[in-house]
Amino acid sequence: MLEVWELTKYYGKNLAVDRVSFQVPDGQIGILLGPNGAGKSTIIKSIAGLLRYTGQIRINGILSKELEAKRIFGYVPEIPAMFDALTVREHIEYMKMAYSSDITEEEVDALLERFELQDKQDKMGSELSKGMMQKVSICCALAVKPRVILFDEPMVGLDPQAIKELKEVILELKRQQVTVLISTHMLEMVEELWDIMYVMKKGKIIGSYRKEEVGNKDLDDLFFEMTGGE
Ligand SMILES: Nc1ncnc2c1ncn2[C@@H]1O[C@H](COP(=O)(O)OP(=O)(O)OP(=O)(O)O)[C@@H](O)[C@H]1O
Repeated sequence: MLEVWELTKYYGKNLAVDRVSFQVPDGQIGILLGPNGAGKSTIIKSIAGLLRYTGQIRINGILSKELEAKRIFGYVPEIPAMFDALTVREHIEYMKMAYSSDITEEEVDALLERFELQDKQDKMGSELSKGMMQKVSICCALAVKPRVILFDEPMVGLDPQAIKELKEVILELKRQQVTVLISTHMLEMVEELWDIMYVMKKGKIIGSYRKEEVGNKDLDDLFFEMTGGE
């Protein structure tokens, strides 16, 4: 379970996130949907512990700033950050050690295979394309076997095969009762994935939908109704 309560973030005098509260229940896929600049990344980075903010964030009931909470959550940033001098495989080994993850060598092989990185595993971080970095970053977050995982605009920069694989991975995580939060401005990327959707505009959540309530209604129509077409 991911719980965000009254999250507020200013950058200097600019109010980027304004008293935002929401929850993603265990084993559900939550979406933060909104246009550029709505505040999605700021929320994700706050949950990931990268920003100072006011409000409270809990991961499976534990305050997100606690080490115990950090141990059980994974984060895929919008812009991947690589170590220039580590190979692809070493990035994953590094995460395994840092989080004392019980991921096996066979599971690492399977992850690399899924994201077509098997033959790139000895390449250095500095030699990777942006899409490859994004895939390594996804593998690193999965390698910690998180109970809650955050994806910031995860499909941007990925090729169609990797997008398909990532969607499958996300549905598998859900089946394993992992809680997932995805930020995106592209409704079509998350259509088959979501359970609960929070629509953002100018630093606020302006509405939410639950999959079971929406039924067969067209998502685009609902979204444009709520945002006034922005
Ligand atoms: N490091 C920063 N310093 C100052 N202002 C920032 C910073 N990062 C974001 N902002 C501002 O905070 C607001 C929210 O930005 P944020 O990146 O959270 O939006 P977003 O919904 O993730 O957008 P996008 O879809 O473009 O990634 C914007 O007004 C942005 O200009």
